[in-house]
Amino acid sequence: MSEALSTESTGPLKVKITGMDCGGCAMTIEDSIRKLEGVSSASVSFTTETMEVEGNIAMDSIEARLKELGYKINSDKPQTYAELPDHRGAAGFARFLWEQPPLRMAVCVAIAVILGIITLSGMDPIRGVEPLDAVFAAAVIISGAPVFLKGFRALIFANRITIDLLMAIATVGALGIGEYGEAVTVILLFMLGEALEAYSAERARDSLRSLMALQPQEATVLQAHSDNHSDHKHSESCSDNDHEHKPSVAHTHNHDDHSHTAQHAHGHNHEQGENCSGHDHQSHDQGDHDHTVVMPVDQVQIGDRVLVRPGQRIPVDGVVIKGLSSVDQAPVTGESVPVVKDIDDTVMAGTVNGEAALEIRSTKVAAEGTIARIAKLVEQAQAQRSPAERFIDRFARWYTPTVVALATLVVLIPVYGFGQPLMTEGETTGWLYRGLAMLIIACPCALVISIPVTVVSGLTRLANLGVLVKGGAQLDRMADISAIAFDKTGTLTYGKPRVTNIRSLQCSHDAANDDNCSNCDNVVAIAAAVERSSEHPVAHAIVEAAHNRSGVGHLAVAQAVQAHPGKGVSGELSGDKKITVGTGDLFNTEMEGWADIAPHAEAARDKGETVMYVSENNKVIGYIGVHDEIREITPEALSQLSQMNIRKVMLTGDHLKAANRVADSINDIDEVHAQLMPEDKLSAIEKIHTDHGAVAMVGDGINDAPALARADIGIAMGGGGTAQAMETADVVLMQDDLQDVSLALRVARKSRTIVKQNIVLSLVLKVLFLSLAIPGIATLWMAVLADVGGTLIVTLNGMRLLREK
Ligand SMILES: Nc1ncnc2c1ncn2[C@@H]1O[C@H](COP(=O)(O)OP(=O)(O)OP(=O)(O)O)[C@@H](O)[C@H]1O
Ligand SMILES: [Zn+2]
Repeated sequence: MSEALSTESTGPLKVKITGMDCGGCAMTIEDSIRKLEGVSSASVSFTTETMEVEGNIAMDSIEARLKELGYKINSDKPQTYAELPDHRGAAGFARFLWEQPPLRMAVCVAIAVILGIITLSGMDPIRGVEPLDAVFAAAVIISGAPVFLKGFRALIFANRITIDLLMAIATVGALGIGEYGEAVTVILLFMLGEALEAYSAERARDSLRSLMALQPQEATVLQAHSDNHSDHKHSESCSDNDHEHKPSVAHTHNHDDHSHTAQHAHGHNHEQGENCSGHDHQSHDQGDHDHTVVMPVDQVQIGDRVLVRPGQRIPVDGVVIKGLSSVDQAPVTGESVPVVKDIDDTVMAGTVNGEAALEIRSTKVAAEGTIARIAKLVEQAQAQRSPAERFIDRFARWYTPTVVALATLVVLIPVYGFGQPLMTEGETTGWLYRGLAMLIIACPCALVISIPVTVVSGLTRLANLGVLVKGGAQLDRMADISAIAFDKTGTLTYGKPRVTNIRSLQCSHDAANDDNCSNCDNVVAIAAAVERSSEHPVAHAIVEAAHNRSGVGHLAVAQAVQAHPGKGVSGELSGDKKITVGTGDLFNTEMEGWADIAPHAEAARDKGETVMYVSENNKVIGYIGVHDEIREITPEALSQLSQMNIRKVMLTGDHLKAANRVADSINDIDEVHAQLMPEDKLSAIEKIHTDHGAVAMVGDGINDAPALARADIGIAMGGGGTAQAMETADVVLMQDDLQDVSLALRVARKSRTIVKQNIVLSLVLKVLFLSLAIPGIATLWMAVLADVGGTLIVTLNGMRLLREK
């Protein structure tokens, strides 16, 4: 098929599947969907219950195949995330069992069986049938029916011998050879094991749901009456001027001669059945008249003004335009201390407003807001399989048929080759029985679940703590990290430099920071004129300093501004003055004024300032020194990494002196690379990689994006969750807390250890029971207990990560 013909194929189809209860189901679906015509790849995630299908295929055929296999497409809107079933603890597990019809049935059957044992044991056979055996057989049929059905469906429609089928054969076989009690035990324990697996996946999904539940469903939007309201005589009576408008209610609010409908972009209507009078115009700023309209959050547009009352959850990402209040960001970023939000500060949807009302201007529609992005990232992360996981999946695909073949041989060879008994005779266990036991041992459940349950628990826990990891592969790679490169500005430091020193060449005073020097005022004013067009943090500092100098009046705006990345900026002022601001690299030491200013600049640098020279028409006229404070947490965070034997490297575009100064006061930096251009940072990363092995890079995404991408693990300081940093990095630190770097590494290492433990444990159990089954020592119920027990231990072991601190 030529590429050109497949015009219908678009991006991968995403499907939500319900009805899976173990990792094996995911594999069956995957294999079977892959066999459909036109499908080029299919990947099913058991934990997220999602499937991605690529190729030229209609949704209908996928749905039909899923139905044949006994699964359903879940078309519920994600909105249902809002209702939160609590699945924590033993009670949560019980509730979970009760929610699924097959499991509920199994629970009932189990109770019936226990009652049966109590009441019927020792009863005489009725017409040759032990009453208890009859109960057992019925129990197997009733509770096992869904399992048997699933097994046969997979055999027919996916040509796969699944665990369900093996269990069906083993239990029916056990019934056949008269082992009724064992048959019941096997099927009920097996279902318990499956329930455990499904439960652990459900727990992982809960974390996603609780994230989505942070997203408020409604927002209170403020809408101004566009025409001059002062003209209106409000004759109606109204308790306050917040009219709560419900979108669905008919428009009953009529002002004298004009209809308001036209002004309401969202087609809502005033719900003013009551009488409104005396709109309290005094309480409005400049007499503007706002209506509050409660609307579904997905109808809030960018630029809308949203009112957030005290204690309310902020509905959309935005910028504060009115009010001052502290906001609790813990639900979204894990940051425990509330943050004060003032005008122009950004706020995130899902965070909780504190003591005062805030008016915000929406900057993102809900579907693209922080929460939606985080949820998407977490879901994608959970759905992704790590290489180790893929390996285990492949292993399981091979392991099960092999053991089944072995089981067949174990029955056939001794019986037909050596005249051994098929059925149990006295002390000798029949070979059929041994074969059936092996079928149960062929179940790879514990093995298949051992990695995902661990990885997903790790990812989930980290996400709760404000560390977003893009997937299992990244989590795994993080365990290998032996060196970490830190960007200086904005990572080790706050990235909010302040001007601490201004000096003009013609300056007579010798103390820096003299506010009353007109020559110095002039230097900073000229510099600010060019820096106004720059986005660099240093530029902001210079512009702010200019505004703060009493002698600087209105700032000019330079023309033809040109950025020199990693060096500075230049531009033209009033047509004939060429202005340059930046590091020494932009200047030539022969330049007029250089020799005079250089010693002063050097002295400033020795104090740890970052020095930028200012020149006008090829004449150095002064310099500006800025200082960027080291984050309070930096030393502690780095010493944690030292304890983990991690090499710490600083990368910066700043001057070596300033860099060393910072490194000295942090103490734990092993290596400093300064005066780097963005592309130098990339080669520095490569060098660290060759010298010291796997390297992570921590940066803010500003002028270090290539390095972040090149590092084995790119860790972005997410801050308010900037889209760009979130996309390029492997890990996003939602709360800019450097201690989260060591947290992430710790969880990664621990998860690696647990994965190893789990794999070893499940393999050892299998080998052990295989070697006990062949000589006829292991019974059916022991075999299934080993499998379920293994699944339980492996699951609990993995879920330990959910409590990691
Ligand atoms: N717009 C600018 N105006 C003045 N100087 C600038 C400007 N941009 C960069 N510089 C100078 O170039 C140096 C290097 O800049 P760069 O952006 O590469 O790194 P940095 O700000 O020091 O941060 P990092 O530590 O992240 O590398 C800065 O320290 C500053 O002195
Ligand atoms: Zn001065």
